[in-house]
Parts: sequence; C-alpha cells; structure tokens
Amino acid sequence: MEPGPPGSSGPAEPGPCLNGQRGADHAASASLQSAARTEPGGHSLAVAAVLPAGGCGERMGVPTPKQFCPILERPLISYTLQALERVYWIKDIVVAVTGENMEVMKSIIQKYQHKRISLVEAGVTRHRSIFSGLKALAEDQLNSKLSKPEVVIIHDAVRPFVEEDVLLKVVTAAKEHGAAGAIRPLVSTVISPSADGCLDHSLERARHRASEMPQAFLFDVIYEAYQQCTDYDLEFGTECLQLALKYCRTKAKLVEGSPDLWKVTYKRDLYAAESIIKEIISQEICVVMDSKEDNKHVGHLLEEVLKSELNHVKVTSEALCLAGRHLQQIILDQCYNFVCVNVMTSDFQETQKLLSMLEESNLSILYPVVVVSVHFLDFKLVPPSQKMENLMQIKDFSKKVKERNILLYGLLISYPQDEQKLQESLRQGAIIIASLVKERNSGLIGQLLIA
Ligand SMILES: Nc1ccn([C@@H]2O[C@H](COP(=O)(O)OP(=O)(O)OP(=O)(O)O)[C@@H](O)[C@H]2O)c(=O)n1
Ligand SMILES: O=C(CO)[C@H](O)[C@H](O)COP(=O)(O)O
Repeated sequence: MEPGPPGSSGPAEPGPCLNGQRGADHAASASLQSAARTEPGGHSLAVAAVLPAGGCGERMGVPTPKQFCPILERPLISYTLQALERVYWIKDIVVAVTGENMEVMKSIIQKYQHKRISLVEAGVTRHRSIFSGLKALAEDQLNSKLSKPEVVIIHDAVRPFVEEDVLLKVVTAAKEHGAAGAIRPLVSTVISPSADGCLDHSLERARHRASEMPQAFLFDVIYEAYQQCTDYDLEFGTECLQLALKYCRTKAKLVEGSPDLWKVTYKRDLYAAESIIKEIISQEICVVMDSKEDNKHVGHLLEEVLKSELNHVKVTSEALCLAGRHLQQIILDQCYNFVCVNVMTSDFQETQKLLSMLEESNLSILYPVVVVSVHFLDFKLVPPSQKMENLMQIKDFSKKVKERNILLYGLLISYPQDEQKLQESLRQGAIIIASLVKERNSGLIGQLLIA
C-alpha cells in the first residue's frame, strides 16, 4: 500500500458519477435525493450502509483479497466507497474488514480521503461480517459516533458500480415493504443436479432472477432477523432477503438493477471493471491553447480533428493565458484529459503552468489525469535538433508529476505547409491522443510520440 495522501486538501468533488450522470441529469438526481431525505411527513429518513469487505477472494485466485486489488493503481474497495459516499443522504458507511487488513483499510481511507466511514471487525462468513456491521449501528456504544438508522443498505464491497438511483429505489421500497433488493435477469439457466451427477431438474429461466446488491431493510427488521437466525444460516446462508422473510415474515420488494451491479469475483472481472472506469473518465478532453482567442491557432484545427475522430467524446477548448478561470471550472467539473497545444514557445512553459494547476486542484487523487503536451515540427522555423533538445526535458517532468498520478506524454506533430498533409498529420496526432487517453498507460509517460 502506498503511504500518505498526495495532497493536503480534498478533491474538488468526490469524483465523477460512475454512471455518467451529469448536467441535466443532476436536476432529476437532486429531486430523487430530496425524496430520500424527506418522508412525506417532512421528517428526515436516517439511512446508513453496511459493506461486508472481510472475504479472502478465493475465486479470484490471487494472494490479495479482491477488494484490495488495484484498478488503475487504486484499490477496488475505494471505488465502491466513492460510489456510496457521493450519495449525501447516506449518513454512515460501516465497513467490515478482517483484523489483519484493518491497517490497510485505514490507509486507503486516508489516502483517498473517504468520509463518513467506520470500521468494524469482519466475521468468518459474509453473514457474520454483515451482522458485525449491524451490531455497530444498533448499539448505542459510549463514544460511538454511530446511531441507529431507520433504513440500512447492505452492499458488497466488490460491486463498485452502484448508482444513486438504484440505492434510492431500494431504500424507498424498504421503507414501504420492510426489505428490498436489486435483481437481474438470469444469464444462464439454473439446474439442479442429483447425487449421481446427472440432471435432476431445471428451473424455468424466465420465472427466476439473480439476486444482486444493493439491498435495503428497515433496520429493526434485518437486525431482528440476524439475531434470530441459526448458526447454520450464519455459516452457509447467502441471502439477506431470505433471512428477513424467514425470521420476520417480511417479503422483500424486488427492484430491477443495471448490468453493472455484478459482483467482481474472477480475475477477468477486474479487467472488465478497469475498462468501464477507463471509458467513463475518457469521455471529455480539454484542448488547452497557449494564446488568447485566436481562431487561426493550430490548436483549433486539432480540436476540430479530435471532434471528428472521436465523435462520442466531448472536446472543449480553453486558453491557458486567460488566467485560467474557465480552465479551473473544467478541472472542478472533473475533466481528466488535457491536450496542451504549444505554438508560441518551443518549451514546456505552458504545459508546466497547466500541470501546476492540476496539482493544486488534487483532481488526480481518485483517477490518473492524462496530459498530452503537443508541439509542432516546422522544419523552416526551428531546426528539429534544437527542438528535440528542449523537448527531452519531458522525461524529468513526467517522472515528477507521475508521483501525483498525472500521466504526461509528449506529442510532436509535423507541420507541413501543404493543407492536406497538415490535416493528415493532425489526424495522426488525434489518433495517438485518443489512444493515450483511452489506455492511460503509465509505461509510456515521458515519451515523445511523433505524428
Ligand atoms: N467472511 C466474509 C466473506 C465475504 N465477505 C464479503 O462479502 C462480499 C461478497 O462475497 P464474495 O464475493 O463471496 O467474496 P469472497 O468471500 O472474498 O470471495 P470468494 O468466495 O471467492 O472467496 C465481499 O465484499 C466480501 O469481502 C465478508 O465481508 N466476510
Ligand atoms: O449473491 C448475493 C445476493 O444475495 C450476495 O450479494 C452475495 O454476494 C453472495 O455472496 P457469496 O458469494 O459470499 O455467497
């Protein structure tokens, strides 16, 4: 585990919506949030969450428990915590971890500046870990900052893509029905084998569902169920909704969830999770120019080519020399990709200014930020050897900013006089930029790529 947080103050916001919810969708989300906070009678609804994170991830087949496996150098559990803590109406998040991993967990909370988290000791089974989290919320312990919630969400630490709307749906349904859980259609048919290894019977797929997470419960219902249940349930049970049914006669409401709610279980799931995260943070690129509004700036030509090459990506542009006010806003809005176009100078002055702004913002605490420093090779103006000598400094800059989770790459675009040839080299440049943004390959930092 790497030590210490990279910055003293927190990131501007807890990170991008992993469901891509932005802009206009915020309004809908805000009204959903106020619905969760306020009951019809106007009283606030106290909601807490319990995250079992005490497993060893046997099926993953790696020594590190899967919840601590890195995705883009950040442990998986940190993404799940981020998804929950950005939902401000969840008051407390109780995480159950083994004594052995307690310090690791504390350092993750510190490094990624997670808030509203309490840690409890996990049990030897998932049900026991959940029970341990519930006990911490139930007991009015002296010096405990936790208080008993009305509704409790239970969510696996290894399901990082939980969206606010599904959390709200299960909480609202739990308030009404006592229990609720997310479900998905079955991908494969469930069959029951007999003792001799032959088919006994199969279930009709369309009539069954896969039970996923999150689930939510009236706290008193699920706590009662855990107190009543047998050791056998605690040892071998896999379904909290079933405990509520069996011991409190509470029939859970089932809520349709999204495919991204799946549980990271096998090694390939880590690759899938990484691809989803990369796709989400690659949806916007900001092209930063080194001069004031100038429509002839070659950066604008590059911006146009980027727009036509990457039609699913939002490409914006901003001038660095405008005291960076708009740029600050773009950083605050969590754009994780910058293309710094240097025309006026042949060195890294402008790129360094941009890097300083990014470092100050702490944007890169949660995700690696890509910066591509673009330079042009105009053989008439500056001899390439002189230009190259200047540009070699990128190796040192990139090493320094890598410590702050900023991935700096250099891109040299040839600038022929011929209009058509220029378009072709800009297109090549745009393809390189797209792949640097998409891949976030830290092995390529400090390289000068040529288009
Ligand atoms: N004693 C346990 C076992 C599991 N869990 C947690 O329950 C969630 C879902 O369980 P599962 O996917 O089965 O995790 P593991 O038990 O770690 O995986 P495996 O079954 O492959 O060993 C995970 O967040 C896991 O950390 C827990 O808190 N305490
Ligand atoms: O599937 C589930 C639905 O209740 C649970 O979310 C849980 O993930 C089951 O975990 P385990 O693999 O430990 O049985």
